[in-house]
Amino acid sequence: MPRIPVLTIDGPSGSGKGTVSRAVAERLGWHYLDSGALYRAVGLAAAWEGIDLSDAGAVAQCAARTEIRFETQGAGEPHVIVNGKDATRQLRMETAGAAASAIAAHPPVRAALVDLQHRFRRAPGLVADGRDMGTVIFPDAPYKVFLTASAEERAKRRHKQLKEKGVSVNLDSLLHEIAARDERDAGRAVAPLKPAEDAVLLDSTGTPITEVIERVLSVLPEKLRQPRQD
Ligand SMILES: Nc1ncnc2c1ncn2[C@@H]1O[C@H](COP(=O)(O)OP(=O)(O)OP(=O)(O)O)[C@@H](O)[C@H]1O
Ligand SMILES: Nc1ccn([C@H]2C[C@H](O)[C@@H](COP(=O)(O)O)O2)c(=O)n1
Repeated sequence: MPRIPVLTIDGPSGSGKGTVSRAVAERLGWHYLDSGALYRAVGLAAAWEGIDLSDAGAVAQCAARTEIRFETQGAGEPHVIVNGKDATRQLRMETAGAAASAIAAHPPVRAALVDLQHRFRRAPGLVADGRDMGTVIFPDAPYKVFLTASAEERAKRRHKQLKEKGVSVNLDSLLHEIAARDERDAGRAVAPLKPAEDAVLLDSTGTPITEVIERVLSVLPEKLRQPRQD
């Protein structure tokens, strides 16, 4: 029996994975996995419990007992409910991204999240965004994209995004944080950020989101791109 199709979109922070993946999933009528939100949620839950984020075993146990739910509430990003609390806003902060990046380097934490990620693979298909979707979690995915953009452009995008949410941050410090996160995510021993050998590489620097979405859709065969009739 043919396996449920998966489109993986990996790439560094701010490359547009989330925005593009959500739009593509909506166009196709497929499910969507924001794997970064899982790592962010575990980092937050561990911090709530006062766990030392460098303690791999304690964070992995926390990952196993943390309940994470995605809730669609109208248009826009789905809300992320962590142990019953709506943590959406907190999870989007750069501090949550840095904590997620730190705990994501622990092999037992990654192992604790594998089954949960596999369970998102449901008919008619899945768009999965993260760092290791095409290399480790869904290596058999038939469609893979690695989305990048220059660090400067990603920092500007994040700056604009946070400003729109009423969060004031310094552009230089954002650029610093993004570069540090890139280095940690790409430099770790387990499931580092890197393109799968069979991924299509897309650089979105200077390219409008609408065009990036079309380029990603063009990786799929024509028959899958047809709007669903049901
Ligand atoms: N091609 C683009 N041109 C301009 N802005 C973009 C583009 N792609 C994404 N953005 C904007 O950049 C910001 C970050 O995008 P997004 O959250 O999708 O990135 P991400 O790769 O998922 O980041 P993270 O890994 O940190 O979750 C958003 O405000 C989004 O609207
Ligand atoms: N598949 C994944 C997804 C995320 N991470 C880690 C590394 C990131 O810096 C952090 C936050 O992810 P984001 O929400 O920015 O996509 O989580 C990972 O290691 N593997």
